Amino acid sequence: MDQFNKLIKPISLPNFASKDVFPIVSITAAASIFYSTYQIFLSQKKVASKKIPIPGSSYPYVGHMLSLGKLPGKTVAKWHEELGPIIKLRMGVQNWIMVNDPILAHKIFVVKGAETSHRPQNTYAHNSGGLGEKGVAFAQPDSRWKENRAAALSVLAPKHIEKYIPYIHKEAKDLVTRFIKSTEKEGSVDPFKLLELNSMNVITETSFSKRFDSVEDPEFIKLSSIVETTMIYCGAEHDLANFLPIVSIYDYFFGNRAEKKNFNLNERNPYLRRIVKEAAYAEGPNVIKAFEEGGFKLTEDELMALALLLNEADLIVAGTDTTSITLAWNIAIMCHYPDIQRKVSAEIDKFIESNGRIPNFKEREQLPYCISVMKESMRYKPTTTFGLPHTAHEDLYVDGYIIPKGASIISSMESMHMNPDIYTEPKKFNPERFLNNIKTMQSAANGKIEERDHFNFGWGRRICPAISLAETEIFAAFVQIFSRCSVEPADDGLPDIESAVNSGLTTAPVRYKVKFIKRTNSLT
Ligand code: HEM
Repeated sequence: MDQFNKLIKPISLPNFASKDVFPIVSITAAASIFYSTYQIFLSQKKVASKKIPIPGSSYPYVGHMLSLGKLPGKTVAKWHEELGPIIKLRMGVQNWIMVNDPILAHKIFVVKGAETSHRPQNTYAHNSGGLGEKGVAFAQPDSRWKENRAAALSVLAPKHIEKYIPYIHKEAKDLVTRFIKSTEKEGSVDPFKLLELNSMNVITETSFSKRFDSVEDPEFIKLSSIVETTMIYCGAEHDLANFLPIVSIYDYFFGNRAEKKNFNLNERNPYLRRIVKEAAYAEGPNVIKAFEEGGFKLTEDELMALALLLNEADLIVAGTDTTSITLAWNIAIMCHYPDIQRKVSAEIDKFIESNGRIPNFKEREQLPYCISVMKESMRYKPTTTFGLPHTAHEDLYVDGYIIPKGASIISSMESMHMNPDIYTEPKKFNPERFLNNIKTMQSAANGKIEERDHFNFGWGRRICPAISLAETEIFAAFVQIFSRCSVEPADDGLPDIESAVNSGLTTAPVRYKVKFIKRTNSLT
């Protein structure tokens, strides 16, 4: 009260004594406190004023499961065009909330990150020794997940990735030598398996100091099959019991659970345990050693789960992987644009002329056009169909919509990257759109929403922890290809970039062949 009196004392009001002023000021202060509290209350009011539209084609029990078609990304993009930035699908007993507006997605996944960083239950990852709760990608965000994610973020941080740049560049060099040799021998080449070998080697080299010489190497075939099977088991087809509970009875009686358990216990886990142990004693830096050196005390199972997740680049569905699918799209698109290829090669040549060697990732800013092409290629053909789903931990009120507790919240990647409010003339492949945003994808993804380049790496607390590794790998392969080759159509025509193959989590190009023709004017 004394303080209050001190405050009003200097106010000179000729007609009132300060004791008379006191009640007036008190009432005014109370009114303004009440008003501002009411305004705050109004702005946070838990009222759903807008209904999330539901597309029409839903059936009893299964809901929209049968309506998504062969390319769910395209079907959902069409529904967004008709119904707006947020739509609700019924997938058996689950609700899926699909979002194609990055600003709204940012509000949901980043601003409300504490409530939206859970993952839906996954039958395989969370049962039969699936290790889901022990790693990062499928675990719920509890204290153990925080430690594991911190460990993954630490060993995959840009400063750690720098250590691996020489390996990554060597793998890229070998990749392009294989492309050229296969083209010379066979006339053209299907790049998918060789891209998978490249990504696998980058991961196994950086994680376990281990690499494979060729796609025929029996150990490469074994690991490739382990990650392929794991990802197939994690995919929606093997997760039907979570959508349609009756399927769990079928799984039980037809031995599907036993088959998965057997695979984990007898095939996958012993192999992973062995390479994790070998990595601890291998020469040179690797991620397993970095965990120990960084003071992260992980159990053998946790190391194994992380090792498996760190292999996510290879894991994502059916033997292909996020990084190699990204490169497969890039090569297919570039084959359609010889003029863009020439500009890219000229920019790399200019660097080689003044430095006497090929650029590495740290020098990327000297190649603004190349960086823009890599970003535009990921925008034009996103790697995953729907990223990885998050779930709402409680009822969520955003922009007048209510997202019910337990719903899966999903970014509609294709639709988001073709959103005309964000990208002008989105259907045009136009690298120039990124010339004024060439910062690393890692910093764009973790920066302000207005400055994001694309949304392929997901959101908030669950954002991909390996962006730096992925973009270093993409960069290395890209500069190797276009410093040494031109990519030309095979005799049966250009790669089909209008269609796509839904590989569960990823959207891959239809298998194609191209020619990697050695440039006669190459400076390398
Ligand atoms: C172009 C390449 C890649 C793309 C497009 C990609 C994309 C994604 C996306 C969309 C997510 C989910 C983010 C979210 O939930 O919002 C994710 C998570 C994750 N990614 Fe990647 N990824 C790539 C490469 C990699 C690589 C090379 C690794 C490992 C070495 C990796 C490891 C992980 C892990 C461990 C998670 C789970 C994070 C968590 O749940 O907290 N990714 N990635």
